[in-house]
Amino acid sequence: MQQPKLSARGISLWFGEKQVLKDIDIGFQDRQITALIGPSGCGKSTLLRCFNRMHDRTPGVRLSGHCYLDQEDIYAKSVFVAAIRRRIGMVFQKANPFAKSIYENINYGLKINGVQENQRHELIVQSLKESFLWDEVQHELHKPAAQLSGGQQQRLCIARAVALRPEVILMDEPCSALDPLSTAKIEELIKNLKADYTIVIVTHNMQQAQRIADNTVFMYMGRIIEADTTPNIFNNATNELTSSYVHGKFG
Ligand SMILES: Nc1ncnc2c1ncn2[C@@H]1O[C@H](COP(=O)(O)OP(=O)(O)OP(=O)(O)O)[C@@H](O)[C@H]1O
Repeated sequence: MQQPKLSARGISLWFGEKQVLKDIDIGFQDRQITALIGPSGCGKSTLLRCFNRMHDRTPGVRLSGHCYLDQEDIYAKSVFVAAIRRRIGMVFQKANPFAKSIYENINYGLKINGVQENQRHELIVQSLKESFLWDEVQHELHKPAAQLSGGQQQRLCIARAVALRPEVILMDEPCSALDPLSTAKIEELIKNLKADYTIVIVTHNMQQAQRIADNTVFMYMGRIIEADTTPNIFNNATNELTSSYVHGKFG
């Protein structure tokens, strides 16, 4: 098998005294979509956040083990957090556009990441197209992003991540606040993005995992119980807990 694009090796994490991740070993393949599933509180978001160092500033956090992007240790002393976040983008549960125009929402990230002014316009247009938003907003790019619908705001946040040309996109329940139609659009978009990016998505929606993910990882109480192709996890799980969870016997 190919070397994973992104991996965790022996990751354990504590919030104060409480251990939330327990010796996590997992690899995510390049240009594939992997869903992280498991009951509430099992550590999915915490794991996702390890990959772009979102816990760095949280008081009382202790982390052991390693995370790698290709062969590079994400937590090495020589690594700049901003550089890692440029290569590993993140989209959150609730769309969080800046209080700026649609255009500026994307322009701002490009600017602070040092992208030259003459390259920015092209990247903004392209990322809006890649995020299936261009057709809806091309004539109102200077409208406040807050005036977009929830689904459009989430696509804008994806455009903002994509504009920086990351290698990996982490998504933490990106559709949980959206209606079925907006969810369908985002799912279509995620499947499309797979051609260029490695995607890891936390979801509570079992149908969604089956619709979009190549691979699925089942977590329970801070551990990975099973990781396999999505059809195997849903139809042929080797672990009893996985099978019970995906068939809705507990949640
Ligand atoms: N900043 C924090 N400080 C202390 N405990 C935390 C913090 N963030 C998360 N936790 C705890 O870590 C555990 C794992 O939380 P996490 O959000 O990773 O779970 P999850 O599987 O993503 O849950 P959900 O599906 O409900 O979002 C929970 O018990 C949670 O209360």
